[in-house]
Amino acid sequence: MLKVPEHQVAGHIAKDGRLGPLVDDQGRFFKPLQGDARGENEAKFYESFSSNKNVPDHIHGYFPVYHGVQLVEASDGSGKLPHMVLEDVVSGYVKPSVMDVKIGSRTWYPDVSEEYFNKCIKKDRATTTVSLGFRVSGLKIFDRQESRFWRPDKRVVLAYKADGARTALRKFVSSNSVADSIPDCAFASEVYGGSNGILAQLLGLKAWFETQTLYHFNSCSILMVYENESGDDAPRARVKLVDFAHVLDGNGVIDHNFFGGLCSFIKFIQDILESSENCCENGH
Ligand SMILES: O=P(O)(O)O[C@@H]1[C@@H](OP(=O)(O)O)[C@H](OP(=O)(O)O)[C@H](O)[C@H](OP(=O)(O)O)[C@H]1OP(=O)(O)O
Ligand SMILES: Nc1ncnc2c1ncn2[C@@H]1O[C@H](COP(=O)(O)OP(=O)(O)O)[C@@H](O)[C@H]1O
Repeated sequence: MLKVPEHQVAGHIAKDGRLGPLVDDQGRFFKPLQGDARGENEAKFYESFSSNKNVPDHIHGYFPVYHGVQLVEASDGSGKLPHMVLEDVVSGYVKPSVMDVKIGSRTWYPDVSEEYFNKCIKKDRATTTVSLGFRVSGLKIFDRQESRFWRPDKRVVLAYKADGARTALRKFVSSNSVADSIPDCAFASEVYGGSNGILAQLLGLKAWFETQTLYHFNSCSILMVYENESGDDAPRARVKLVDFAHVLDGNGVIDHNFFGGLCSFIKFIQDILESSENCCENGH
C-alpha cells in the first residue's frame, strides 16, 4: 500500500487530491512523471545516468538508486500513471531533519520558452538563487526541546535572504528550540563536520563537478538528512541529489551553474562549522 511521504519538504505534494510522490514501506519513493516533457526528461536522465560507466562508482552514491518506471495508482485519483521508482532517501530514519537546497545561480537554461524563463527569473531574483547561487526550497527540523517536527511555511522559506538561509542552516544543526533566536549549532561538528559529515560529502561532490562535463544539472537540489532519534549514536548525515527534470547533456562543457552554486553553499557550511568550533573553544 502506497502512502504520502511523511518527510517530503519541497516540490509537488500529494495532498488534497493533487498529484505527488508516494512511498511504500520497502524504502521506495514513487515519483509520478509529470504529463509534459519534464517527467520524460527525468526518467531519461535516470536511465542514462544509472548505466553510465563514465560516472565513478562513488558518485553514483550521491543519487537515489533508480528502479525503472512502473504504473501505479496515482495520488490524485486519476487511475494508474507511470511513476519513477527511486530509493527513498529518508527511509530508515525515525526522526530525520531534512533540507532541500536548490543549487545554481539560475534555474532557467538555454532554449526554454519565454514563459518558463520569466517564471524562473522572477523566482531566482526574489530568492537567494541569484545572489548566493543556491536557495533553500524547503526544510523540516526535529526540535529536540519540544520533541516535535518544525516545518516553516513554503512562502516563508522562499522569502529568505542570505541571513535567513544562514539561520536556517544553523537551526538545522542546533539542539535548542527552533523558537530561540540564537541557534546553538550544537550538532554542527557531528552533522556538518567529521570525515563522513555533510561537508566531507559536499567536497567529494565538488571534486567531481570540477571536471565532469557529462550533464548540466539545472534546477537540481541537494537533499540533506540526518537522524535525531536518541539512542542512535551516529547522526547518519547524508547528501543526495534530487530532481532531474531539467538536466541536459553537458556536451563537453563544465556545469558552471551548479559548480558555482555548490562552492557558495559549501562556504556557508564551512563558516557555520568554523564559528561553532571557535565558540566551543572559547567556552561560550
Ligand atoms: O508550482 P510551484 O510554484 O510550486 O513551483 C515548483 C517549484 O516550487 P518552488 O515554488 O520553487 O518551491 C519546485 O521547486 P522545488 O522542487 O520545491 O525546489 C520545482 O521547481 C517545480 O518545477 P519542476 O517540477 O522542477 O519543473 C515547480 O513547479 P511548476 O510550477 O514548474 O510545476
Ligand atoms: N528519492 C527521494 N527520496 C526521498 N525523498 C525525496 C526523493 N526525491 C524527492 N524527495 C522529496 O520530494 C521533494 C521534491 O522532490 P523533487 O524531485 O524536487 O520534486 P518536484 O519535481 O515536484 O519539484 C524533495 O524536496 C524531497 O523532500
